[in-house]
Formats: sequence, structure tokens, C-alpha cells
Amino acid sequence: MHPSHSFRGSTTRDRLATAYLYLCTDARREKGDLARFADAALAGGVDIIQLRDKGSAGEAEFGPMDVKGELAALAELRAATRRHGALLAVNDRADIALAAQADVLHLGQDDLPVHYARRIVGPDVVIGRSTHNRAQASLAAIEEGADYFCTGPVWATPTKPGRAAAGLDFVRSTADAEPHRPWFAIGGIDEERLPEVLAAGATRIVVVRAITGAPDPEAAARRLKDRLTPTD
Ligand SMILES: Cc1ncc(COP(=O)(O)OP(=O)(O)O)c(N)n1
Ligand SMILES: Cc1nc(C(=O)O)sc1CCOP(=O)(O)O
Ligand SMILES: [Mg+2]
Repeated sequence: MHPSHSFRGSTTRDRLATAYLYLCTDARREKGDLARFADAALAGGVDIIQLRDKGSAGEAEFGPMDVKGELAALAELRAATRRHGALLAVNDRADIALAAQADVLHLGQDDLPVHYARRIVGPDVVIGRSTHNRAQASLAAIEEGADYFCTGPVWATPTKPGRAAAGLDFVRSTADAEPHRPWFAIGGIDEERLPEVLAAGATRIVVVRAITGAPDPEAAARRLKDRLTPTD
């Protein structure tokens, strides 16, 4: 277990407060190594792992996952996150978050309003929201009662084609407006760009390719985690 996971508070929100590195991964259907990959990323210090499998157009093409496949992949991630004292997140769907006994539900702008999702998942599941501009971030933080939000994409990214970059200015304005609330920068972040994101005021990040595409996911996660220094 990564040392940062061994002194966690007992509630999910306590654990969110000490979460700095958030990974979204697909189910690794091409490689068939989801549990091994998750163990490596979590050993490297990933605090939250989200299953985000929208299908791939790689050599072996996979369509979007069906519900049975999603629940099977989530069961593997549930076991891995328990082994490592980390949090499990479900993307988009409150019913699946509940069925998978997830700690976190992540909602996009076109997904359920937070207060409706809360009725489904209950009081203890942490709910997060994607935001792409200052107005959305304020709404997610203040009016909707989301537990955390994400700001992005900081840089345009092939992982989310068609979504324009929100830029480092969005990170700066969020850092000014939200000094205490948990929020994560996302989109195009890797080891090389991390210093710019931190200099703009982010303390927490979400990554996909920086870990899923790394030859050594544990080492990649560790290098990112080592530079994410708690400030609150
Ligand atoms: C932690 C985290 N942040 C942002 C997103 C993106 O959510 P969304 O805009 O709904 O896009 P999809 O991921 O559903 O394509 C996320 N999934 N997780
Ligand atoms: C899933 C997702 N959501 C974004 C947002 O801005 O809400 S950016 C993004 C993809 C991030 O992938 P990578 O780390 O590979 O660039
Ligand atoms: Mg979504």
C-alpha cells in the first residue's frame, strides 16, 4: 500500500480531502490486465480510480461496454481499491455506482443533476462534476452541492476529442475563487506539464494517458504523486 493511503480518515469525504491523484482508466479489454494495472497504479499512489470505458478504435475495436461488462470490471477495481485503501469512482451512472458499491460518482454537464443523483446513491457517496468554464465551476461548487469538481480540459486531448481547451487561465481563476473546496485539474496533464498546472494553482489532478499509456504505470503514478504536495 502506498504510504499516503495508510493514514486515511474513516469517511469517504475525509478520504476525498486527502486525494490528490485521480486516474480514469478504461477496462483494458485489449490487454486483459485490468487488475494488474490497477494494482500497479494504486501502489504508485493513485488515490481515486474511475472506470471510464467509452470503447476504443484501436487495432482491436471495442464498442461501449455493456452493463454486465462494466459491473465485472468495476468488481475488479473494487477489490483492487480495497487492497490499497483507495477510492473507487463510477462515471456517469448513479444506478451503477450504487450496484458497484462505489465511493464516488462522477457526473458530466449532461448527466443527472447532483440532487437527483444524491437521491439514488444516498448521503455517503461522494459526487463530482465536470466543469468547463468559471460559471459551471461556481454552480457545481456552490449551488448544486457537489463534493468536488473538475476543471478542464486544461489542454486539448485525444482522450476527449472535440472538447476545446479551457486553458490554464481557467485553472488560475478556479484557484483564486475556490481556495478550500476540493477540485481537480484535468485534460492533457502529464509529468512534463504538471509544473505549469501546479504553478497555476491546482493541487489535485486527474489523468488518463499519463498512467494508462505509461510503460511502467506504478513508476508513472509515483512520479506524479511525489510532486502533488498537500497544502490544505
Ligand atoms: C474525474 C473526471 N473528470 C471529468 C470527467 C469527464 O466527464 P464528462 O464530461 O461527463 O465526460 P465523459 O468522461 O463521460 O466522457 C470524468 N469522466 N472524470
Ligand atoms: C475524460 C476527460 N474529461 C475532461 C474534461 O475536461 O472534463 S478532459 C478528459 C480526458 C483527459 O485525458 P488525458 O489525461 O489523457 O488528457
Ligand atoms: Mg460523463
